[in-house]
Amino acid sequence: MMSKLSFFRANSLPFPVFSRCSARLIHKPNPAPKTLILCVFSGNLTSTTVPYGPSLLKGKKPLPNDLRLASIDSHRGKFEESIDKDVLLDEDEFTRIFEISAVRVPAKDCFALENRLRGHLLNWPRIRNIARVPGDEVDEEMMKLLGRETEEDEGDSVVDSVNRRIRGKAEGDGERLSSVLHRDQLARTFNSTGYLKFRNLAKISRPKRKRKAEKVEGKEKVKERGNRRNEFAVVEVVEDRGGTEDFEGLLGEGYGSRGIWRGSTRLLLLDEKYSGEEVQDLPETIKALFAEVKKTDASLSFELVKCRLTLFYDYWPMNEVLESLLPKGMIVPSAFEMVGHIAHLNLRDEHLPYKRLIAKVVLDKNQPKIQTVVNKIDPIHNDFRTMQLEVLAGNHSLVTLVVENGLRFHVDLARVYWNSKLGTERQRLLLGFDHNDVVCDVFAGVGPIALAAARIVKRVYANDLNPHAVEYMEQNSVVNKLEKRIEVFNMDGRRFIKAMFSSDKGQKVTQVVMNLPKDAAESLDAFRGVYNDRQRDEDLSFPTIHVYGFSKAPDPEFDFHERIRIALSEVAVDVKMRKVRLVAPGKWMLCASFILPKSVAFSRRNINCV
Ligand SMILES: C[S@@+](CC[C@H](N)C(=O)[O-])C[C@H]1O[C@@H](n2cnc3c(N)ncnc32)[C@H](O)[C@@H]1O
Repeated sequence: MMSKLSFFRANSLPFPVFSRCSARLIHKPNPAPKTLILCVFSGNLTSTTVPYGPSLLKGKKPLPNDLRLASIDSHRGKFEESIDKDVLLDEDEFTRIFEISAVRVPAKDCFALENRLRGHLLNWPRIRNIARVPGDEVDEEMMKLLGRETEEDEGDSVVDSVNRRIRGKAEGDGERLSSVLHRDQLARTFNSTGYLKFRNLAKISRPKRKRKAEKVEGKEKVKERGNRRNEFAVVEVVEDRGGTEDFEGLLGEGYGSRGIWRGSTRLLLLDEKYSGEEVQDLPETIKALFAEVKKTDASLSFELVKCRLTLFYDYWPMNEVLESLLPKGMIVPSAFEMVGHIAHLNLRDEHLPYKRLIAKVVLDKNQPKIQTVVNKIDPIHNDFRTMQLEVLAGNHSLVTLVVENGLRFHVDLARVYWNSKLGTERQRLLLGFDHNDVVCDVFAGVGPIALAAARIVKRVYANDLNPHAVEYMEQNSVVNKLEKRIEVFNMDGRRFIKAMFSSDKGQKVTQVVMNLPKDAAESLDAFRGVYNDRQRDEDLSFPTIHVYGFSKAPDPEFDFHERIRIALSEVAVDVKMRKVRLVAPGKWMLCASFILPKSVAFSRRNINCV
């Protein structure tokens, strides 16, 4: 389960950093910043080529006192603190506003018109080109309540019915009520259910929710209450031709310029290139639409409107946010490995001053799948092949659950080895096993090969030197209901081989897996003389051995073959060699498979296991 994310190679924004204490503007990364507040300035980007589609480089940043944005409930996170509270990411710095045009159409026609205007509509990732107009919807139930009985009643007759119910009059029935009387009448006409249908009316009738405001470093932090809504974009109409005076605030935008409610409408967002255009400047298809509806009663619901599309931090992809945050010219971290809920970064030295910030963005952009972000501190050196990890963001638990090939593995990355990148190789290996096999996994870890084999073969003997790995392997065998097919051992690999083949168990073993690429080839000497105590004419097993290894040699296959021959003290070994993957530049992981030669098993050049 590996996620590889590819990004643009270098970012294009400068990186001003404010030290919290001094509030000085520094253009180079502070070597040991205690606290960083990171800001992105899109203003100084004039020389950059502006791409088509949404971009942080393109949209306008909202003004600091933009009241309109303040009223958008769902985006109030000003500063979110990372794990050690020493890096602050200002999400508002990533809010961008785009001016676009839209065709307002009756809700019932929007899908047909979406098809018709295809090619002229906004085509931005994750942005629907049909937007709802807040507050102008009346659902089916309400329609019934308002007396809509049949399909024929649709359209203007419904509008008339609503108007009659609201004010006792509809178009052409006589004078209209003043806005104050109208509102008063509304309040009396609708019961509490009715208020729900007219959200704006319900809003003014309800006391405002209080928001807790906190001061953080001179800026006001607005604490979010309850669950943050999962919105990353908001569309608002900024110019509604004809003006709707005070009715609009009361009844929502659906309450049209002629003072009558024009029914549910939707906005069909037009391609960014039509922003600010008049109807006569639009393509023929759109002009034809306006010309057609002009002659009909539905013309009231059709209009060209200017809209403001606001995209928030949550909208922008991880690479774009990181490109904006990291200094100009710095390579953006291009991949991470996922192990259960943990994202495992491999940061370069140049990234280290920004490690928490990078981790915070990785976490934000991959939640809820990712709950913890870690970085490998040192290359793997120890015997148990465990990694030195530093938790950079999210929760500190390194115990996670990985699902591989339908099996569930509990692993503690701090104590045991796990590598999701080997999943495909494990699959390939298992393809060579069948129900007659008995498998011996010498370096089994938490059991990804051993347990997967246990589903296929007769019996599995699995061993690891790491007591934690053995504990997890036992637990995993129970979790996967395979405990009856597997026997677990905790000893040194060489000893295990000797012990197995000197016992009756070893006589049935048909496959041996040795996946410890650093040392496995050298451990093959354990097979020398394993049958010295046996008679040559006995019914003995000569299993197929699959041994893994690394090689940096110019001819890696030859090099690995040589190491195997030396360990076995046998020249004539018929080995099938495979390159598994390139683990580092010039360093291959290989798998060699061969049948244990009789000459090796009966060799007099035995070794003494400690
Ligand atoms: C590369 S991991 C492979 C684990 C497992 N096969 C997998 O694919 O996840 C190697 C394992 O060998 C174990 N190991 C290291 N030295 C060992 C030894 N001398 N005897 C037995 N196991 C050993 C480590 O604890 C580790 O779990």
